[in-house]
Amino acid sequence: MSCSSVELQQKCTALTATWDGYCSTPTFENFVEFAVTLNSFAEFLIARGLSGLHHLGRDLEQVALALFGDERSHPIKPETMAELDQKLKGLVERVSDYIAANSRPREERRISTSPLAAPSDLQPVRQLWLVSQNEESWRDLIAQLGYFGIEVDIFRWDAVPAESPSVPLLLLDVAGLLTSEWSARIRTLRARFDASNLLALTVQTDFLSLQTALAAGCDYCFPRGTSLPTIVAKVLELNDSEEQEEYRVLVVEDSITAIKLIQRTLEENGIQSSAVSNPREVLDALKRYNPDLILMDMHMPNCTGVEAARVIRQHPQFLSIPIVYLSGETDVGMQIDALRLGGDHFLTKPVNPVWLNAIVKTKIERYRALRRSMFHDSLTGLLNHTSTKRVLDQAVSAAASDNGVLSVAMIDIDHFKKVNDTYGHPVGDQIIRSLAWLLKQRLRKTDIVGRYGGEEFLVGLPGTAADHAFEVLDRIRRDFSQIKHPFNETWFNTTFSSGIASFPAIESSEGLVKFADEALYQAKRGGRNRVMLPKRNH
Ligand SMILES: Nc1nc2c(ncn2[C@@H]2O[C@H](COP(=O)(O)OP(=O)(O)OP(=O)(O)O)[C@@H](O)[C@H]2O)c(=O)[nH]1
Repeated sequence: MSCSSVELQQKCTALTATWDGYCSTPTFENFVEFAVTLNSFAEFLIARGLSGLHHLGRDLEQVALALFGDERSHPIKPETMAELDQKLKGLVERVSDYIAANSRPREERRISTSPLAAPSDLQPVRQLWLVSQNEESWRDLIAQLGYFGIEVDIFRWDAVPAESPSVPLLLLDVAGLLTSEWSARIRTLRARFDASNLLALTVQTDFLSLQTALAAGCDYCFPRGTSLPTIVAKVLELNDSEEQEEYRVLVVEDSITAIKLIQRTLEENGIQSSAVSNPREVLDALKRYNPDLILMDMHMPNCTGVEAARVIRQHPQFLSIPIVYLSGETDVGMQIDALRLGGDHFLTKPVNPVWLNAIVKTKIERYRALRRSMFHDSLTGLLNHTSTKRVLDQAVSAAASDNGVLSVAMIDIDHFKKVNDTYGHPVGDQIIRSLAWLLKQRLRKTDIVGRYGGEEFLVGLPGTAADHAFEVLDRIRRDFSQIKHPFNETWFNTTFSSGIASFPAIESSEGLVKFADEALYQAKRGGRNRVMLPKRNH
């Protein structure tokens, strides 16, 4: 993940400005302003992957939230103010150090590269550091990551470079070190690597060791004995830096002042919003704006929030969209009724902005997860069969309207029944996952990658002619055949076969799938572990 220094500096300046505002006029309103900006800053840090800075920001946020109170709690005591000021200065200083360290050219910040890594020439290589006293014991992990296009630089604990280039991920093997030793070293690295995920390896499995590693600043721990595929899976997951679409909220509220206040809070937290003041316009607004959540005033002229929610729930496409009510109402019986009639949460006005942000975000995350599970395959996270077909249809239409090209590849793992029979179904699942990761790692964000059936995948490559598609798929095939899948104390390899068909030689998405499937069976008949590009398809 990347973060522009300008954006980071702006956010940090905004934070200090709201704190200065509170220090000069210590009212409750000014404290709310500061807390909202701080909350938004902490979320910005985590969204940009600035894990180390986020640890500091979150600490400060916890202190500030505990002091929230109400009008009577402000001004806070001078000594508490001094303590908060100190923490804020510490954070600002770290942000400045980070900006200074990252304003140098990227090349200058790179240190060294391990000869063990196997970089891919198909996409930009990603990098991580492994810090260990025993490089040899990680040979297999390094090789596996290499097949997925991830380069590993290895250092002994006493030889970690003094310079801090932007490494997104550090794997820290604590084996052979005393707890006091590794926890101190991790703490030092945490202070240096603000934008990196720190993952501890070979931590003892007891509560205290895990707690110590997390408290020292690790984002994740792999207890001793964690299997290689589990570590690879986590690293790949953290590397998958898919940009999230901004959250979208529809505000249904008759008071223009309330709308302005709510929209301002949402905007400060990076949430887009649109508002309607007449509840009778809500259905049109839902279709036009397609929000992730509705914030619904309870009392509006001509229609209550509950009535509007009931109308919305009559439409199947809006059955699961979260509805959060806003009301001055504190009557618990009434709130429960409102929830029963199609609402998800109740916020009492005046709404605490930090609370509003937290509720909105958690509800949207759940809603998005639900929608993801409808369109994606649960084993691999790839598009499921139905979504793959839909997205391929759209890609073929786009290619037709642009006079473009597009290639489709069907991929099927070879002798998969035998793999399941020999090593067991869970190992078979792991192989399906490895191929899914490899495809995701090696292909562009604009390519289509779907799980089409059990051990069958569909890949769509917009703007790619058949010959180029063949080169891409054949490279992936060779690399997949090199991956060592662990089983007990040994390893085994698997292969896949693939067939390609291309647009415009074949004009419909059904035709492309059919011809790619035929080519796939030619590849199987021809001996497997090959990609077929029949002449008549391009
Ligand atoms: N582990 C696992 N196995 C699956 C999954 N889906 C399908 N399979 C298995 O995949 C195997 C597919 O076998 P076949 O279609 O006979 O083909 P094959 O053994 O791969 O042989 P060729 O395709 O001819 O190389 C079957 O045994 C299925 O049970 C899954 O999600 N997980």
